[in-house]
Formats: sequence, C-alpha cells, structure tokens
Amino acid sequence: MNKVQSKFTRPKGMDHESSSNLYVANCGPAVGISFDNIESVFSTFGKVIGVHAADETGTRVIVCFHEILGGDSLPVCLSASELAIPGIYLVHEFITLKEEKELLAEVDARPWKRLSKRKVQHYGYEFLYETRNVDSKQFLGELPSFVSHILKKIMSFPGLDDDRSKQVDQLTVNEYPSGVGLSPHIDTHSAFDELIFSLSLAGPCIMEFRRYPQGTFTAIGNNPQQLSNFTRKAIFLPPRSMLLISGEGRYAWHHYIPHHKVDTVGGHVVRRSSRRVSFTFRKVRKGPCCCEYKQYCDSQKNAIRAMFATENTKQRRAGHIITCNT
Ligand SMILES: O=C(O)CCC(=O)C(=O)O
Ligand SMILES: [Fe+2]
Repeated sequence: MNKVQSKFTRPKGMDHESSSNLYVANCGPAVGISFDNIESVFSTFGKVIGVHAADETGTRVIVCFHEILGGDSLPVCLSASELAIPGIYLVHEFITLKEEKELLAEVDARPWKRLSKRKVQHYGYEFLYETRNVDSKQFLGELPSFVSHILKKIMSFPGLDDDRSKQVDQLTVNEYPSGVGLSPHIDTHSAFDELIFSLSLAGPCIMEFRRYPQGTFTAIGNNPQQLSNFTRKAIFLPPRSMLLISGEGRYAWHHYIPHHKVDTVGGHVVRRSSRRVSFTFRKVRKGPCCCEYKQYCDSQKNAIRAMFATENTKQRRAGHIITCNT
C-alpha cells in the first residue's frame, strides 16, 4: 500500500451516507482537472477542506468535506414568510388526506414513464428533458378530470388576483423514491409562464433555493469560482402542501431537492418516506419571456445572441471580422 492510500480507509460500520470524504474516480490532474478546479466544483455541495490524490494514477481523488454529506447546516424554514424569497408561497394542508389518497390512486392506475432515478407522467403537454422545454405544438389534451378540484383551488390561491394568470395547462407528476432529489434548475423561462404550482403528496422533502450571482448554472459552468458563490435558502415541504414559485423566486432562483434519505428540520431528523409524489402545474408560454431577470432568461439571451449573430454577419460581409477556420 502506498503512502497516499494509507491516509484514507473505508469507514467501518458506517453506511455510505455517513462519511465526509468522497471518493471520485475519473477525476484529477491526469485527466486535465486540477485540484483547485475539483475543490471549486465540489464546493457546490458543501464546504471542502481538502482534495487529495486517492492513489498515484492522477485519475482518482478524495474530496474532504467539512461535514458529513447530507448533514448540511443550512437551516430549513417551515414557512414561506421565514424563507423570504419574493414570489415563493407555501400553503399547508392545501388538500385533505382523502383527496391526497384519491390523487395517488389515479396516477398509480396510469402508466409511468421511467427516468434514470424517478418516474414521471405528463399531461397537457409532454415535457422534454433533453431540451428542458415542451413541444407546444403537440397538445396531449385537457388536464385530467381528477385534478379539476385542484385547478379550482389554484384559482383561489391567496395573494394572486389576476385569474387568467392562473390558468394552467400542463401537469408533470414526479415520483421520487427515498434518497432521490432533483438537480438545481430554473424551469426554462421560454417554456412556461410565470406561475409554477407544486403540490407535494405521500412524503416530505426539503427544497433548496439558490441564487447564483452570474446567471444560470450552465452559463457559469466553465467558471468554477462562481459555483461556490451563491445564496442558499431551504424550506420544508410536507405532504399535502402547495408551493407557488413565482416572480423573483421563479425567474432568478434555482430550485433543488437534495438527494437525501433524511433531512434535519428544526433540529429534528425527518426521514424521507418510501416515495414522494409531486404534481407540478404550469402554463405553457406562447411567445418569448420578457421578464426583468435577463441574465437567467433563455428567451432574452437567445435574442441577444441572435442580434450579435446578425451584427457579426454584417461585419464579416463588410470584412471587419476575420473568423478562424481551425
Ligand atoms: O417535485 C417538485 O416539487 C418540483 C418539480 C420541479 O421542479 C420540476 O418538475 O421542474
Ligand atoms: Fe422545477
């Protein structure tokens, strides 16, 4: 055994969730990723106190976190007023236990589409995960009658007065097994209107909101420094609660469900149940998004790109731009 390997041993008598050291393969200087880069990227998941070679190949590393992964110290809010993100609202017991049971029975009687870690059903329009958008020309039909009473209740959602803005036409049902979450994302601006309603059923989870200063996750992908520099807040979503994501919370904050089997809420350990089912209601956008959060907005970024492309073409034609052919 070499010197480096003897520094880290497999934790004895602990399950895989209980270590603050993470072994990462195909990662290291020999595959062109510096220790500094690795540290910056993994800081997204928690405070990194060191990155070490796992062996002498240069392709395997151990990332040491300040605390156990999943044992995050981020306080979890119980209400939207405590969370204090403009546009995020949470209504507890939005539906009764009986309604919850009925909704679950309805979706369980229908076919699920299997994704790698969770199962989904789409109504109204199919959501395409490759493009993170919908095919707005492919209408699958009205939302099913078993959600009619939910749609009615949505129309009376507190704090919203423009009724037309609440007319949703797309529903995604997600089933998450225990320990499965959702990676940080902003629902594509050009795909859906402002209001996103998400009803939690069967089990609890926490939802984390992240505001990245420089725009979207993908746009800053090549700058690891930006990945660790963001504001985080979290809220507890119990079963039967309805979350509304709108305004700044919808356009400028990423939402994320950590891949935990247990969450710490108000000092208590809350175990995720064998499954959580969510009903996410949205309205498919017709036309571009014109929000005020341009750096997070694909509609406006694409418009700017198109404008530059036209300008570049003009300049190239005029001989002002020389492009590289290599
Ligand atoms: O499961 C949830 O509550 C959120 C789902 C979600 O964010 C999405 O489908 O975009
Ligand atoms: Fe989402």
